[in-house]
Amino acid sequence: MTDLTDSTLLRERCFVAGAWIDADDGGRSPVTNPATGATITHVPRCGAEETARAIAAAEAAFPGWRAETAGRRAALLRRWFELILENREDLALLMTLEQGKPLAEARGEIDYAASYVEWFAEEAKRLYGDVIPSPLPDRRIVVVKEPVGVCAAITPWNFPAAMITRKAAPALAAGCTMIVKPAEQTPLSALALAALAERAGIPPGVFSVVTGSARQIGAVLTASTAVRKLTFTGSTEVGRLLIGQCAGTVKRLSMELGGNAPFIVFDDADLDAAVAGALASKYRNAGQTCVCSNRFLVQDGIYDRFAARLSEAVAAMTVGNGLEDGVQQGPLIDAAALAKVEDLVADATRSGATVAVGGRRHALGGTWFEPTVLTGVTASMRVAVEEIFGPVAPLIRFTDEAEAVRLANDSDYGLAAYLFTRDHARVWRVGEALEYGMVGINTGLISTAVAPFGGVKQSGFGREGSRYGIEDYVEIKYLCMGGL
Ligand SMILES: NC(=O)C1=CN([C@@H]2O[C@H](COP(=O)(O)OP(=O)(O)OC[C@H]3O[C@@H](n4cnc5c(N)ncnc54)[C@H](OP(=O)(O)O)[C@@H]3O)[C@@H](O)[C@H]2O)C=CC1
Ligand SMILES: O=C(O)CCCC(=O)O
Repeated sequence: MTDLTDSTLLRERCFVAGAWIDADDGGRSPVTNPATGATITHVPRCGAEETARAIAAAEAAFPGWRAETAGRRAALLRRWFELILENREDLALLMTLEQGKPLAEARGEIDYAASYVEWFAEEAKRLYGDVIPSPLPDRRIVVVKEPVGVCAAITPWNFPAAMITRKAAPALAAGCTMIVKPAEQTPLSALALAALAERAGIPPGVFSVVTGSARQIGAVLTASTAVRKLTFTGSTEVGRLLIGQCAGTVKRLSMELGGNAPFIVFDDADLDAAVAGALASKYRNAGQTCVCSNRFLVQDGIYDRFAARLSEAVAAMTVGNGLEDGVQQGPLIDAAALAKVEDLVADATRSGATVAVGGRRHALGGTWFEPTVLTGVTASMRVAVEEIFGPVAPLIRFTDEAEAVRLANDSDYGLAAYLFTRDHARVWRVGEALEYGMVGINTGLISTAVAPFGGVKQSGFGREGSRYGIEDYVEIKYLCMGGL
């Protein structure tokens, strides 16, 4: 880890109540580099007691933080944003080491993570209320927005920095305090962000990071009456469990869960743009993104040309350790992820799909899987139904627009969808018919801090980013002013 310019960004303790702590019982968990299998370091394996203290600190810090002016909160967030960018290289290096994504993508994620902090530092100053025309002459009806209170965030390993800032920045901007439990695989990015939040002057208890047992920490966060909101990004399975656990205390919830994004290519699409969009959407982060295209619906007339061009581009991708120059795809996060991807490809080929390119574990060994294109896939194969979370593009053939829309909507998920066509009327028809929270039209990249990110159906609820994102962290209070 000597490669870090600022070695103090490698934190091996949790950040609770403004202090860097070990687990009460001294327990520690290893953090592993998925590219080498080597242990990078260890972090505390905290449980119920440490989590309870983080909640108490967040509760104690809340009155002071909400009482700060929006301008003051904005200034502190702005400083956090600047520090994230000033330490971009170190943060990206830590991310590649613990997560495996190529360094260029890790740098991109740090910029993306910082952009949420910048955006919500600005939005902090625009949390307007409302005055509603009164039906009675002696009354005034006023609406104010107040912070929800203490918030908890449980975040995944695929975007170890951005999934934290897009929750923490709107929460802090609105005047809430927050406790984050990062994924077991990627605590170092979270702890480095906490170190920079401390450096920015964000007061003790306002932002804490607790690493350790998901089950124990989650149980305390969800059962606590002091925690007023839980925001989660991760699998639908765990999301469902957490929704159930929060029922007892009737918490506010934001759930950003799994996806099964259709990528629809119509006969009249610009083939170059569709292939470029497919590469960007499918192979980003080795396919480990909830908005990655999961199934390609390709119309008869363009199917063979699209398959050939995509396969050619995919065959040319450079796979390797994300720290090496020019690498476009790193390893999968762990052995379980590799086994799942391998199983889905095997199931598809057994059911009649053909491997156009890739299809196997990579010769590098470890948890690398070859960038893959499958042709002859049908909508009922598991690879088209389940979230792949790997670098596999299954190509399904369709005949007309109605069939494309039917296939696209035939899913329990509803996060992102993509469509490629030159027909403007079809853009509107299909864009409106898709039961998804986000639709990319002639583009494979939709993520930006200024747009609302989120899904429908079993992909969850709530929106992150944009001017809507801060609304998830405020309560609306109605003041009825009588006696005038
Ligand atoms: N929507 C998305 O962005 C993501 C989707 N996924 C999907 O989920 C699949 C499995 O990935 P996985 O990492 O297991 O995702 P999980 O949903 O299990 O993990 C996401 C977060 O939830 C935490 N968590 C897990 N179980 C509990 C629990 N009982 N109580 C509280 N917190 C809990 C994890 O902690 P810990 O790491 O300590 O277990 C992690 O911080 C992927 O293959 C993919 O299909 C995964 C990640 C992100
Ligand atoms: O997989 C996720 O949940 C992270 C989405 C990354 C993005 O914002 O594009």
